[in-house]
Amino acid sequence: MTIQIKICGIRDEAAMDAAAEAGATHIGLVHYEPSPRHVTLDQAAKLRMRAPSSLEVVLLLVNQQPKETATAIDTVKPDIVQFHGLEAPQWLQALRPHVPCRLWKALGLSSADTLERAKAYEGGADMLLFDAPAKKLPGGNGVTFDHSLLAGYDGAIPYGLAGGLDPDNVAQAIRDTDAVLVDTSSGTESEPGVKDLDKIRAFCKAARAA
Ligand SMILES: O=C(O)c1ccccc1N[C@@H]1O[C@H](COP(=O)(O)O)[C@@H](O)[C@H]1O
Repeated sequence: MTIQIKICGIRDEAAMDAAAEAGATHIGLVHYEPSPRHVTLDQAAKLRMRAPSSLEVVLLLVNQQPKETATAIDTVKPDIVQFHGLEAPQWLQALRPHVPCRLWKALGLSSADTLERAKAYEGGADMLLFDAPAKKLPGGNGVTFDHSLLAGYDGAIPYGLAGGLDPDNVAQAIRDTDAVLVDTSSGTESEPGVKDLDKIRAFCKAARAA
């Protein structure tokens, strides 16, 4: 299986193009004001329009109300929305028939309980994204978690892996898990919110070679 690669926290075209050229399959646009990677809906829409056709565009939202979610999707027209807050399974199930994009749900993983809770997203989420538990931000903290917990996942929804992945640890993470996608934000930056194009290239190279 070819691993899918998401570079999250993209804020400009240079980083987006570097990701595409390096073989990333997805870019993430974070619409969440407390994040150093926040982009407005207009900025996100412009990047979306200019995205190379090889990239799927993921819009990241955190605990948005239904009206704001609908406005965000209408404005940006992402391929996928990644919900990275406390969004309930019922919320995704109710939304899914009404939106022209796929839905992902991120879950902070610290115990086997979360793996059971994840199953409730069947019918709502097209993919789960297992991340380290929330800290200051709900995600994007550059923190890894115990990947061996994922051996206990027997749900039907495919999962991606996030949390502290970088060019040095991504290959091992791919080998250790059944993730279909790896996702990085902090691990491809020179400082919070500033992408490092060489790290993007190194991350994609390491993930593709794993
Ligand atoms: O990147 C952010 O700023 C962010 C803010 C709020 C929620 C999620 C966020 N990012 C996502 O978090 C994970 C892990 O990021 P990191 O590699 O550990 O920095 C990833 O899915 C990002 O898409």
